[in-house]
Amino acid sequence: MLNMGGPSTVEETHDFLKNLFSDNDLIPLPFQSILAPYIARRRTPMIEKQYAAIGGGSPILKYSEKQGHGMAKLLDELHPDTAPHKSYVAFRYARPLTEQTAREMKADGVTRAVAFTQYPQYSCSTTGSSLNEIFRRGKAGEFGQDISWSVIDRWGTHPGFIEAVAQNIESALAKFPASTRSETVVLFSAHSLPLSVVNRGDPYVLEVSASVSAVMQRLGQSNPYRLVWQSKVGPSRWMGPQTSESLKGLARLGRKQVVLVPIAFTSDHIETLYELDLEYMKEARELGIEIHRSESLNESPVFIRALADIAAEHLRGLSSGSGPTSIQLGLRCPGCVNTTCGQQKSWFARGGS
Ligand SMILES: C=CC1=C(C)c2cc3[nH]c(cc4nc(cc5[nH]c(cc1n2)c(C)c5CCC(=O)O)C(CCC(=O)O)=C4C)c(C)c3C=C
Ligand code: FES
Ligand SMILES: [Fe+2]
Repeated sequence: MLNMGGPSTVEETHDFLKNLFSDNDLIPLPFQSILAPYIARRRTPMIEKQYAAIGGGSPILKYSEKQGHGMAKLLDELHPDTAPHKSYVAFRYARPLTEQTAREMKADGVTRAVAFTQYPQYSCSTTGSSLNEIFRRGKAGEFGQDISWSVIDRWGTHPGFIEAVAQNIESALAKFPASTRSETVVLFSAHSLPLSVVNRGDPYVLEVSASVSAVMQRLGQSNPYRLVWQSKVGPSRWMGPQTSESLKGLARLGRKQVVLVPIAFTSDHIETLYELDLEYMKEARELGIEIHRSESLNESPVFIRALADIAAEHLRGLSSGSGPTSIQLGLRCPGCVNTTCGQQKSWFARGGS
């Protein structure tokens, strides 16, 4: 179960940020080994406050473990040929880091592994970075010598995922009076990307858009909707419109009812619990908007079943002759100059050898 992770306690915030700013696949910085600790140290107090405000840490590890255990149990029934299944969490920037998970998998004598991204939509800055990390450590033998790999790299339009999101939107819409419910704007909000990444040909914007279209189709086009982008960091230009500006714009246009939907992350994190709930929703209410957020997928049984279905479909595909990765994973971004991406894709296409 690959994801970025988050600090489980406020004290872990600094190390999380240091790991994040040190990731050349996410943020290529000049003199990264010097700049990353510097930026992390400067940013720590502000981000620590945000984690303190949401209950003293990120819940992502707790949810990832629950999702993983639930999925593995269902998978034993859905795909008994490869049972028993066991889930491991590998985070990119927080405990348990990929290196720790590698040690555990090696000690357990794992010989067959599926790298299952927990980002529904593919970006080279998220899933791509996690796969590059597994590739580097896998090539060095950290997972053991006899392990073979396959990859689930994206599932942003899987019907089970779409159903789980749609059900949570329906619950949020139900909080509005029936007489005006259909006028409520469904505002999908995803973490933004720097325009330099979008313009390199990163598939994320396309894939998040596809998720939004699929959810609205499942809802029978019941409401007007937009996709907007949140959480830009630093001075460069990022994909817009920004979520906070969009709420102000909707208020200006006289839209009084909004459901906010986190679409690119499956569990709660500071971006939902702090930025959306404590900042934007408060601002929106001050502008006279009635606003509710659809819940993150967290422990949704519909979602956990979807994860198991996605994994079972992947394993069935392999037994009927599909390769270890999707065809789409093989294509590098037209503007990619990161040689690790190419090596990683070839390595996984050979089953991790
Ligand atoms: C699918 C979602 C995400 C994409 C795409 C993404 C790209 C991206 N992020 C940064 C920089 C930062 N992100 C930070 C935190 C953070 N990012 C995501 C998700 C995506 N990022 C989440 C869910 C979180 C928060 C984790 C939590 O527990 O809440 C941060 C750290 C926080 C801060 O300092 O403000 C940075 C920095 C870049 C540069 C980028 C694309 C290139
Ligand atoms: S940046 Fe997308 S494949 Fe390298
Ligand atoms: Fe981010």
